[in-house]
Amino acid sequence: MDKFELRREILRERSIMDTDDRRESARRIRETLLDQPWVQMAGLVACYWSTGTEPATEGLVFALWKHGATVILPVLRDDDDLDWAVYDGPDTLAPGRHGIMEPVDTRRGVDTIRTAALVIVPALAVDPHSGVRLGRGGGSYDRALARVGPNVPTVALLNEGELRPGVPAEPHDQRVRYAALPSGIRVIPVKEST
Ligand SMILES: Nc1nc2c(c(=O)[nH]1)N(C=O)[C@@H](CNc1ccc(C(=O)N[C@@H](CCC(=O)O)C(=O)O)cc1)CN2
Ligand SMILES: Nc1ncnc2c1ncn2[C@@H]1O[C@H](COP(=O)(O)OP(=O)(O)OP(=O)(O)O)[C@@H](O)[C@H]1O
Repeated sequence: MDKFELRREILRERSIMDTDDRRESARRIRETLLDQPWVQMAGLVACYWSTGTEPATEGLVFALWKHGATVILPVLRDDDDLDWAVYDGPDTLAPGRHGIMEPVDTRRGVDTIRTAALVIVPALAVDPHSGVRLGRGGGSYDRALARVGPNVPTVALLNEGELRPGVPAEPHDQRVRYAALPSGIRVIPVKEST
């Protein structure tokens, strides 16, 4: 299955998920993450504001912020690269491209993600063996994750069943080190560069 087909399949599966199941899945993903000491200890967290049928991140962003972390959220640039701005509460967001809510705060630049202690990313699927992530197809996170150091935890948020072998990989694809699922955290085995 190529990237295009897999994207379409997962978007379809997400679209037919029952509202209660979707809410429960997002709640368990959030609890899973917030239970991790390395999440609780991160002072600067790069996260994202969920859209459409993605597992909801509003509660996660709010909890991290309440807990005292500085949370930065992506601002999608015209070239599909990601700028970053600080989340400062629910009233400080406004819709950007694709209708995704973005902080109205000053843009801090594409390199701001380099300073994050934890990077939480959206994905449609992740390969459990390689950590290769399937995104929306803009290559935004391929560029953003390339700026993140090898020791910084990178986590994709997935519904059950979206961690699946056979995600097509291209040379530019960046990997994640963890997947957060409703059933718990999965660690992706570390691989030397291929
Ligand atoms: N929540 C979230 N924020 C994100 C991403 C993401 O995947 N999820 N991105 C990851 O790179 C970047 C935005 N890239 C995107 C690229 C395409 C579409 C898109 O095709 N949207 C559909 C329908 C929206 C929906 O899901 O309902 C569209 O516009 O038709 C969305 C985001 C940065 N911010
Ligand atoms: N460093 C880069 N600079 C410019 N374009 C890039 C870069 N990395 C990837 N791309 C381009 O982005 C396009 C989409 O890549 P891909 O399908 O892997 O996106 P994705 O990871 O699924 O999407 P996203 O990260 O936005 O969720 C490709 O055509 C690729 O050429």
